Amino acid sequence: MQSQTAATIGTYMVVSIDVTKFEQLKASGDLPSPKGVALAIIRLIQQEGSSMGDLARVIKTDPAFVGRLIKAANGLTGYNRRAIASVQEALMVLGLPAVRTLALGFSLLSSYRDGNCKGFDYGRYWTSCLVHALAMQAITQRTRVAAAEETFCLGLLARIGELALATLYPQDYGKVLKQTLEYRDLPLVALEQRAFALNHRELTSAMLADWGLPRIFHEPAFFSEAPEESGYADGSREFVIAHSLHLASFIAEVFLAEEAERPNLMSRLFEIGGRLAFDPVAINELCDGVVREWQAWGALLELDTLEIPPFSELASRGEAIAATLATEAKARVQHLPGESHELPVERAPMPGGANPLTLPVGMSQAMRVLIVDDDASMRALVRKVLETVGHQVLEASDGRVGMEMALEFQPQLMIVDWIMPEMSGLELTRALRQTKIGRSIYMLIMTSLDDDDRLIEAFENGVDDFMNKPINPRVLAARLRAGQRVIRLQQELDRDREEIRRFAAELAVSNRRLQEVALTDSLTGFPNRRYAIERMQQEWSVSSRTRRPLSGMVIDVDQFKTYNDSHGHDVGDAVLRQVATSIKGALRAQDIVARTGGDEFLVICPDTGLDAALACAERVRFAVESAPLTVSGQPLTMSVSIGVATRDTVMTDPDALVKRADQALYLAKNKGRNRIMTAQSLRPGPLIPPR
Ligand SMILES: Nc1nc2c(ncn2[C@@H]2O[C@H](COP(=O)(O)OP(=O)(O)OP(=O)(O)O)[C@@H](O)[C@H]2O)c(=O)[nH]1
Repeated sequence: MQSQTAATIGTYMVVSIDVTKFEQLKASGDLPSPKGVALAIIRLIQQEGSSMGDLARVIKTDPAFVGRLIKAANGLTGYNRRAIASVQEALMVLGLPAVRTLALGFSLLSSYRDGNCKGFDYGRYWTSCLVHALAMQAITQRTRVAAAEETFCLGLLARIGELALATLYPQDYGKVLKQTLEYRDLPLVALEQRAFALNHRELTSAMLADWGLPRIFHEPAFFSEAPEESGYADGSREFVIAHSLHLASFIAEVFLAEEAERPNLMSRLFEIGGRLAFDPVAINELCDGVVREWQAWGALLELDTLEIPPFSELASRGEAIAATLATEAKARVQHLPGESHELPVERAPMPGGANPLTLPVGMSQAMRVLIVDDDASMRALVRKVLETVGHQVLEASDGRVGMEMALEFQPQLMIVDWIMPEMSGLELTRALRQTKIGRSIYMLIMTSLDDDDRLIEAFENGVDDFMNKPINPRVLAARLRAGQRVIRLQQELDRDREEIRRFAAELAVSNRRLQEVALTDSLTGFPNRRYAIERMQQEWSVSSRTRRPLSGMVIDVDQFKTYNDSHGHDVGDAVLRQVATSIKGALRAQDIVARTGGDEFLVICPDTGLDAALACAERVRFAVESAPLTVSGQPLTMSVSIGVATRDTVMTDPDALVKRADQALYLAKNKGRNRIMTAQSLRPGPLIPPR
């Protein structure tokens, strides 16, 4: 990165880190960096000519990463697709850049779960990064500004500069964090800059660049805390990414806030979401989804998470608090003779920076109405009529202020004078109709023009109704009622739409559950025969593509009928569960096991030749034999016979492989049970046809 002025924060000038400074930090070897398997994965991806197979093999040496990778891939495929269960498939879905950054992120999480910086809450930091990652994924799944799998990684690492400072200067960074409590008006970056002549924003950006994240990610990451300082063109990719990072970071803040504080943060959340054209309903839905993902991922990564109520509930609570505060403020103002009613009532500050008027009014009769007129006496007249019927009123004295207030406070209805200096009522309407917020506002224009052509022009520009000046209060009240009816219908429509969306989401979840049930054996919790057939077909295709070996084993419990006959069906079931546990414990992470019949199991061993499969089968046989079941205080021993087969040149489909294993099982039973057999020889050379 070049040394250059990037932004001003408060009174502090922030510059992006210069190359030499960063190289020196890197050379110290103290910057957080990936280790072990993650490092091998990153190097392999950078290396020319390395294959997916090589990569999958390295990844499989780290079972924890395998699980996380598969979870990440499943998070992207949506409900309607078959679940991804293998490393190979996960690699295909995620793509190499995402896999590399995921390896990086998870490796840092494992290595820097704890540290020496007192005052830096490592657990909170990582769980917050996780929310950040999941929120980024959810946001970009909607904005489509970049691949969601890559922005997940970006979110996970978007605050890496803070961890870096805590790692580089554990003692002094602890002191800086303490100072943030004393100097509340100074941002953390400013305090960091004073202490270390560098700050977490520049460090984050430099580290992401150094790790090879594209410019489109590491540059906006610098502005994630203050996207408005970036100067990015509205709607550009950089703009959307910087604002998405900001939104994701605020979502993390809401998640980790005190329970009582969360409702107060909702209006700010909606405001930040609004900059990316998300309406409150969409934000609530997005956050609810992130909560679910956060809890699932938290369990996988062993990070603490919290229970958070539905976001629509938090919004309603925030709305109620806001309404109370507004009423109190209004009551206070009414006791101050001669004071204007405008500011304290409409802009009463709320805890957490929330503003009552940015909250959705919902289905109440009262509307939020914005009057835009340069004539103060006209505004006062209209305000009086509106307040008499209980509406909340906002005022703006010209079109530009009207535009800003409309976007900030989102009124349901606007009463706008047609002729105003600078920006006419019609121009204001036209500009508002270009925005998502402005599209749904009911626009009533006041005019003294009595010309049909002009009125037609007004309707064509997006006006909903008009009213002639001078204003007759009774006519105004009647027109308000008409507007209210339309607004209510619109709200009902939105609610129905939201209900349908929620219903579809629930349906997708229950479909997924049903699918899971259909593919799972309830006694052992193993996948069932149907799953095994599908999975064998998939692994067969992978093996055909990669030319890697594929083996299978059929396992059958010996004399199983006698357990049922001598001890009853319940003991028979317990025997099956015990055998299943022993099998699972003896298999390797990549092996796939299914219950395919009463006392029969199938194991698929991807990327495994006959000798390795036989060794694995022997481990299974031994494990079952060594783990008896205790029935009425007596040990009940069990054994299994196992037929093993590997894919060879003669086999044309996966059925042939299973048949071969079945033949071997038959031999094992005939030879006296409790043994492993193969019907193939251990000959060397390729077991599948050459290309
Ligand atoms: N308890 C219990 N029994 C089952 C279940 N499913 C199938 N069975 C019984 O499992 C027995 C399977 O026996 P077989 O495979 O025919 O023979 P075996 O007794 O295992 O003898 P070998 O396979 O020749 O060693 C049958 O008696 C089935 O009724 C189940 O879910 N629970």
